[in-house]
Amino acid sequence: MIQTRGLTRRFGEVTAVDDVSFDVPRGLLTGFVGGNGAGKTTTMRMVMGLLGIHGGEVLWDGRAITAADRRRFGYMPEERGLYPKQKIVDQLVYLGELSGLPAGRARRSALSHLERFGLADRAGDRVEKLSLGNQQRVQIIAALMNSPTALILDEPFSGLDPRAVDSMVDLLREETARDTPVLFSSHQLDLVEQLCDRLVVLAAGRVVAQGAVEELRARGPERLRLVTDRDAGWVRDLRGLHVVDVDGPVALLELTGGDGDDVRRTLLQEGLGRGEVRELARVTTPLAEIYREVTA
Ligand SMILES: Nc1ncnc2c1ncn2[C@@H]1O[C@H](COP(=O)(O)OP(=O)(O)OP(=O)(O)O)[C@@H](O)[C@H]1O
Repeated sequence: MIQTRGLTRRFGEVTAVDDVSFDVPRGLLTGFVGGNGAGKTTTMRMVMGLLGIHGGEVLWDGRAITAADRRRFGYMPEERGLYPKQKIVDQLVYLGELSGLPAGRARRSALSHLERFGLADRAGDRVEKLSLGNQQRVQIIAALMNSPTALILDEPFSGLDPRAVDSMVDLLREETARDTPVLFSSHQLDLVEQLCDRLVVLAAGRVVAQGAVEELRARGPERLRLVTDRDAGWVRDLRGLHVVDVDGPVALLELTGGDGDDVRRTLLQEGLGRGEVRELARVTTPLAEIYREVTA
């Protein structure tokens, strides 16, 4: 498990990362979300030892992390650092060797990953001949070359087409199934929602929420969807409810307090008193909504 404890980093007057503590457990996909400038990249760079730490520490399996531990990590930086003029396979072999693989194994690993990402026939091309999305795939392969013990991926999905997103998703799932801790940042909340076991939300350099997605959902109010056969505007007059939206016969509501059973019963009775109730069901709060609440 990777843990950060009180991680802090300043740039001049700005505290970009402020007392940040979170866990990236083994075998789980941890999503790292936050607006532009929230401090995700800075945090990841400190985890990887690429940026000096001004306060706090990074732990690996409960002890202070070492350079040797970090060499076994797979890291995909935000700035994609490939050499445009070099052949793709040579570049991957070089990066594999840098992370400690013998040349032969590095080549085999590069070729099998290129195959998997549909780039086997491009192995001999120069990087600059690839589209940006395909360069991104090569960058991902570079992070996976030496069977990493942990993965730290900065925006791995940006620029990928839907097929490449699927390959990436499969791959991350395989890595977590092998007990690898995976931390990845993303602005694509829909994807994070589908994928993540856990979430760390950063705002202005601080952790504002973390935990299992379900756990974060459970902290918010319960949401109900009511579908009737006529205009549902009358729900605005009921107590114990916040009306998120009414669109003709469909209302989206939040329980705001009191006895939830009572409120649901009243809602149903009031609805039936006016006509037909076609649906009254609990609905899941979208992650985007939770995100807005915790970062507000
Ligand atoms: N090398 C640097 N020098 C000065 N300020 C920096 C430097 N790197 C980051 N910052 C500042 O630190 C803050 C956090 O930036 P960071 O890149 O970590 O955020 P982020 O969450 O990764 O943002 P994004 O989602 O836009 O990539 C920002 O205010 C940024 O301007």
